Formats: sequence, structure tokens, C-alpha cells
Amino acid sequence: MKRILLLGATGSIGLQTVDVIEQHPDKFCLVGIAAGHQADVMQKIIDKHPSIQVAGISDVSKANQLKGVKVFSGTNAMVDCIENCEYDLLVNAVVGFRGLKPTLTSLKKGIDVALANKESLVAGGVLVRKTLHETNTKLYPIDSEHSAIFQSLQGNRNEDVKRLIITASGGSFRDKSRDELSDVTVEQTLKHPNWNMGKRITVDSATMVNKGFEVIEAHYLFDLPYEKIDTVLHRQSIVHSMVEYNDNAIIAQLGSADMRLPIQYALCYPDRPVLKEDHPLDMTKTMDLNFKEMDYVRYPMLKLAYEIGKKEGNLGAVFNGADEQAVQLFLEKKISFLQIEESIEQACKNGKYIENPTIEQLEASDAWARKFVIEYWD
Ligand SMILES: NC(=O)C1=CN([C@@H]2O[C@H](COP(=O)(O)OP(=O)(O)OC[C@H]3O[C@@H](n4cnc5c(N)ncnc54)[C@H](OP(=O)(O)O)[C@@H]3O)[C@@H](O)[C@H]2O)C=CC1
Ligand SMILES: CC(=O)[C@@H](O)[C@H](O)COP(=O)(O)O
Ligand SMILES: [Mn+2]
Repeated sequence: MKRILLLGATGSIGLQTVDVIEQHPDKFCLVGIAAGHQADVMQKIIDKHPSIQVAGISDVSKANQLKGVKVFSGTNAMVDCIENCEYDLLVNAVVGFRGLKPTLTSLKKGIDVALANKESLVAGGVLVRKTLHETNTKLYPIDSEHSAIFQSLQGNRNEDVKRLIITASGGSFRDKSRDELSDVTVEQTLKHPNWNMGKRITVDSATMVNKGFEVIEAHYLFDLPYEKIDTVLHRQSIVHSMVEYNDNAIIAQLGSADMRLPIQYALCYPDRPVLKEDHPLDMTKTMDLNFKEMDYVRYPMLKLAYEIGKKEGNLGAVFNGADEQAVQLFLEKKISFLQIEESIEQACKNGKYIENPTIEQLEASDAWARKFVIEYWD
């Protein structure tokens, strides 16, 4: 029985993780959950899972709504849960930079992490890599592209990899030119063509910041140079990513647009138990699959992510912090869609570079980038 501590339990990935756990009561039990504000959703999970001992909620005013478990609240609640819970695997499905410290804390405790929180690697990749080496712990990818790559690498050697090919749907505005982006609305942006996800990642998908994040994430997860990480436009989101080998063989993982498979693979690796999905992929009913060369002029954020990723240091924290703040301003209808890109470009241009940042310096870089974006549009 694997004991799971789940961060971000009330979100899109969190709730799908709960579903996977409930599909395998013989394999998993939930021993702790954490989230931001939705105490009612948390309590429903707690009532259904008597194995839960601890709960963490960032919103202090909601803490007294949680019953029957030990409750931690405030900004350190997720770390408090990690430090006060006996578990075998941390599932980090919280959104944002706030996920980095919990990832590091669990690895330092010697406990592996199933990682959906890509910000841990975008903002803190250098620190996470160092901690993985020091503690001999592992990260299991949940992000669909990285799960596909992880699955396609099984049984093969890193030195035989020619390149990773990360697929990109193109996001909500893939059929619009850059000129047509100036007045797109929040509502239009939140309609992803293929996936049903949280708001922040859906906006990131439309700006292609998400794909940029995924390039950086792949660099750290699979220990490959950026020169060996490519992206390709693939409208259908059926081929979740590919690995091309030196002998030109391309190995891919295909599936429906449902995160339960990558979640289950991360939780069960290397086993593949039966999984119930709403619409598992039926090859005979699948439309054509097409692939198109990536357009880095149409998607400048992806180009910028390669540059930021290669420079390492604290720049990933600046890139992510600026994006988090800009997406929030966009969702509040205070800036336009294209001003998200401008916010990130300006923050990255003005941010002070630190080669080997500590966690405190990454936190300061994140805070600086947010403040920079707020003041830039004030
Ligand atoms: N959704 C998807 O299909 C995919 C998501 N990912 C990644 O997974 C992560 C989660 O994404 P997604 O599930 O879509 O996001 P959601 O917005 O759906 O969920 C976010 C979760 O984070 C919690 N949260 C928000 N603020 C805080 C806080 N201050 N303290 C603690 N918890 C907080 C939310 O709690 P509450 O709602 O209670 O405030 C919620 O549980 C992201 O890093 C994303 O990039 C990666 C691949 C696919
Ligand atoms: C489901 C998932 O992993 C998301 O990160 C998804 O990949 C977003 O799709 P695009 O960024 O390709 O639009
Ligand atoms: Mn993804």
C-alpha cells in the first residue's frame, strides 16, 4: 500500500489524482491533502478517505471548516504537512512558484515526488537537480508530454537519444495571426481546443509559455541539452510527445486528452494496472494526425524560454514570476493578452542574474518579478 500526500488536491490534476487513487484501493491510500481555498471540496475528500491524517490550507480563514484531521494553515501549510506526515510519495499538483519549496522539502526528506508542478523545475531546476543528486531521490513526471517521453525512453539509453520532440497543440489562438491577438478576451483564451485544465495553464498554453516551460522541464527531468529538445505543432493532442533515437526510430506515446493515464503511470511506475477513462483512445475512430514545424516568430515566448533555460541561474524564477503575475492581471482584465508577453520580456530584460541562487534568492527573484510587472502597468 503506497501512502500518498497530495498537494493541490482541489484542482484539475488534484481531483483526477483522487480519482486514480479511488480506482485502486488495494494499491494506494491518501494520508494527507493540501490546497489553497476550497475547504468544502477538501472536506468532501477527507470524508471519503478516513486514511487522511493531515490537511493543509493556505487560506487561514477557512482552516476551522476542516474537521477530523490535523490542520495546518497559512503560507507554510504544505511544508508543514510534508514535515508532519508519514507518506511514501508526494504528488505535487499545486499551481505556481509556491510548489518549489514543497518539492525540495520532500526530496530532502528522502521521499520521491510525482510532479505536475512544472514551476518547481522552471523556477528552481538547478536546486532541484542538486537535491536529487544529494538525496538519491526521484521525480516521476505527470505533465502529459514528459510522461510520454518517460514512457518512450523505457528500455533505452540516454546516449542513444537523438532528440526529444515535444508536441504542442498551439493553444486557444492557434488559428489566429499575431495581428489578430490584440483584442482577444479572457473567455476566448480559456477555451483550450483539447484539454480541460486550470486557468493559469490554459492561458500559458495560448501564449506558448506552457510549451517553453515544458522545454525547461524536459531539460531537467531527462538530463539532455537544449539542443536535443525540439517542439512540433500537433493540433490533435493525441501523440503526447516522442523520442527520436540515433538510428532514426521515433517512439511515441498516444492516448486521449485525459490526465489520468500520466497520473497513474507516475503513481504506479513501472506497473500499468487497468485504468478507467471516459473516452479511451480508439485508433479506428481517430482523425488524421498532423505535425507542423514550430513557428518561433508566431510564438516568441517559446523562443525566449530556450534562451532563459540555457542561461540557468535565477532567470527561470524571473520568467515564471513575471508570467504568474501577468496572467493574474490578464484574468482580472487589467492588461491585454499581448501585454502578458510584454511583461515577461521586460522582466527578463531587467532582472538581475544570479548564477547559483539559493532558495531565498529564488524567492526574492520571484517577488521582484511580480512587483516589476505590477509597477510596469501601474
Ligand atoms: N491541468 C492539467 O491538465 C495539467 C496541469 N499541470 C500542472 O499542474 C499544476 C496544477 O495545475 P491545475 O490542476 O490545472 O491547476 P488548478 O488551478 O486546477 O488547481 C490548482 C491547485 O493549487 C491550489 N492552490 C492555489 N493556490 C494555493 C495556495 N496559495 N496554497 C496552496 N494551494 C494552492 C488550488 O487550491 P484551491 O483551488 O483550493 O485554491 C488547487 O488545488 C500546475 O503546475 C500545472 O502547470 C501540468 C500538466 C497538465
Ligand atoms: C495536459 C498537459 O500536459 C498540458 O500541459 C497540455 O500539454 C497543454 O497543451 P498545449 O500547451 O500543447 O496546448
Ligand atoms: Mn503538458
